[in-house]
Amino acid sequence: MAPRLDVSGIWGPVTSTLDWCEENYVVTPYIAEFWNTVSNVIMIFPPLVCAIYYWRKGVELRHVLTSLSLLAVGLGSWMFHMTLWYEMQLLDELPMIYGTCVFLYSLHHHDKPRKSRNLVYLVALCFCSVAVTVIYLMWKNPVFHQVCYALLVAALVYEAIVAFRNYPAIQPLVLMSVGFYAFGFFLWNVDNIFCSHLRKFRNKSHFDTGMVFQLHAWWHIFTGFATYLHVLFSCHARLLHLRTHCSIKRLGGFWPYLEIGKTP
Ligand SMILES: CCCCCCCC/C=C\CCCCCCCC(=O)N[C@@H](CO)[C@H](O)/C=C/CCCCCCCCCCCCC
Ligand SMILES: [Ca+2]
Ligand SMILES: [Zn+2]
Repeated sequence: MAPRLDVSGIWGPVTSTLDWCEENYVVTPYIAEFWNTVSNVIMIFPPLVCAIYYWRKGVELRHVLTSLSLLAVGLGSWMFHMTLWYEMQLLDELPMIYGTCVFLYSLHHHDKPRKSRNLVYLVALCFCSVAVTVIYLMWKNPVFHQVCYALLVAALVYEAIVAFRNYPAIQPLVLMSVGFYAFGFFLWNVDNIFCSHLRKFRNKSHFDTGMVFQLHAWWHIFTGFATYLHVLFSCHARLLHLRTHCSIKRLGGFWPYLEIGKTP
């Protein structure tokens, strides 16, 4: 089989500061990184359905916003991998920072009285979001974004541990979420470090390996699912605190969701 190298497509030259290991425009001229693009569905449909469900059930706005934050990352990431434009890269990476701030605020508040606000925490998170945005717009170094994001995720894992100590019922989802996230991060590193080997292997293969060895796409799947679980357990902890009847159910015995009773 002829080596499948990057080719050009309808979105023109790559202007992003990152170009992932997946070969560009080899599946279709309309999508730069095909598998990295379509794998974003996990960050689009489940949070969309979840946001509508939370809204209809009348849960606090911040939980609807956690769902919508994941949806925003999914849409931005779709646009970025489809075009490999710098502007779309920002649409992918900046919502990761904002979304994690929304998650932090929401989880930090799981045991606070209804309608209470922590203005200091809110201002600190807004300041953090604005500071990262301004610095990243001036200093276009992706490692800066990655370090800031990793620090926010570490803070979120800490908040999750505090929450499951208060409400042990959410422990299984917290552990699953952290486990899936860590495995996704492992694949993200393998994809970056061993890219040339993965490309050689995919090109030498006698059959079309499809998405199987597109590890950035698998990073989307694992972290997208881990973040969806986060959206569930964050709301679950809050509803347990508010003594609203709710429990984790599995659609078709597989897909987890939070079944919410009547809000008191
Ligand atoms: C309890 C754990 C739950 C964690 C939830 C984290 C909240 C995340 C907020 C938004 C969802 C993001 C989902 C991932 C989207 C990925 C999109 C993407 O691929 N973006 C790239 C561009 O395509 C971007 O450049 C990628 C940056 C990746 C940076 C990785 C940095 C390190 C992350 C550190 C993870 C620590 C692992 C610790 C284990 C829990
Ligand atoms: Ca690529
Ligand atoms: Zn990506």
